[in-house]
Amino acid sequence: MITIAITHPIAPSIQENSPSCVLALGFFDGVHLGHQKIIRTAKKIAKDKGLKLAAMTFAQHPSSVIPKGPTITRFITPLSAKAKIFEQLGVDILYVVDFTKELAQVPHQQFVDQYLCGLNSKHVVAGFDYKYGFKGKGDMNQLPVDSKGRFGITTVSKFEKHEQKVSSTLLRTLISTGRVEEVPHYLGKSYEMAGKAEGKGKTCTFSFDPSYYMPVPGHYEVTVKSDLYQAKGMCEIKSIYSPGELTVTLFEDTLYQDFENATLQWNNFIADFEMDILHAQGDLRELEMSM
Ligand SMILES: Cc1cc2nc3c(=O)[nH]c(=O)nc-3n(C[C@H](O)[C@H](O)[C@H](O)COP(=O)(O)O)c2cc1C
Ligand SMILES: Nc1ncnc2c1ncn2[C@@H]1O[C@H](COP(=O)(O)OP(=O)(O)OP(=O)(O)O)[C@@H](O)[C@H]1O
Repeated sequence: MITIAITHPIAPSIQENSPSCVLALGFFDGVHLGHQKIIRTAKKIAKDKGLKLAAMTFAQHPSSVIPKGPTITRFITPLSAKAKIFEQLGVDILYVVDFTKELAQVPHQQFVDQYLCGLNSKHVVAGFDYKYGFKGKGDMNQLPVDSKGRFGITTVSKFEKHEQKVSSTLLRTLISTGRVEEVPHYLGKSYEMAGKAEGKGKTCTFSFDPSYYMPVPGHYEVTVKSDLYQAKGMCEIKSIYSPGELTVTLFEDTLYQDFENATLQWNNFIADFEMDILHAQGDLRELEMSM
């Protein structure tokens, strides 16, 4: 997969060198099951038409420029993690557009002309609620008008689970309320952070991109993973922590070396770690007494 960074106004050299493609549109934070439906739909169309599969995302979340609702500066999948998942899903070209104030003011027709047609899209795939153009005036009803027949359009219907739209917002809510064990229902896997695992024995220091979305402070059962290693442990998120660094206390295993490419997987919130430990120790004491 090649990644092409674009800042408005888009350079003619990028447009001239863009291969014909099927283009999937969105921000795609998390690349959750709804996002995967977009990418898989676009991939099948690209295969049927013999075209490249491209995805367009933004380097910054639109909320950082558009003054409405909360500003999103932490991510379920920071760009490098998002790109890795796109590559695994078979995306050939990833367009990463700077979402600047200038871009936000581009009218919907101009965005279609310069970015969708400009990047040689022969077919565009987006979900039912995708919006584009100044004031979000462009939507999936407007796109056929703005396309002027220059490319095909597929609108993907809402993917729901438990009667609610699978969304990055829903996932952020689950993570920020400690309900990490529910994440796999909507993400398709546990919430994970890519980073580095260092340490010896039972204590592991995990360092990661501080733009990852942090779970609510508390104790969590986590798994430290690398190609050749996997161990469960407890990770406490304090209310004040050094960004991009967490300590994991391994349960049974020990860390015998550093792992440059490791993953911290969030399994579940330990409601009351102290009580759980006392219970566990209490059980052990009872067991010893009975022996
Ligand atoms: C080129 C471009 C310009 C945009 N300008 C705006 C804008 O001015 N105001 C706005 O609310 N959304 C704008 N959007 C849409 C945002 O990307 C985003 O989809 C919208 O804010 C709705 O966010 P939501 O999906 O979280 O509801 C623009 C999108 C693009 C691609
Ligand atoms: N559950 C879903 N079903 C179908 N399409 C979806 C779903 N969620 C997102 N999409 C589509 O995926 C693309 C990426 O959208 P976006 O990045 O805004 O995801 P989102 O989950 O809606 O994010 P947020 O919750 O932050 O608004 C868009 O085309 C959007 O319409």
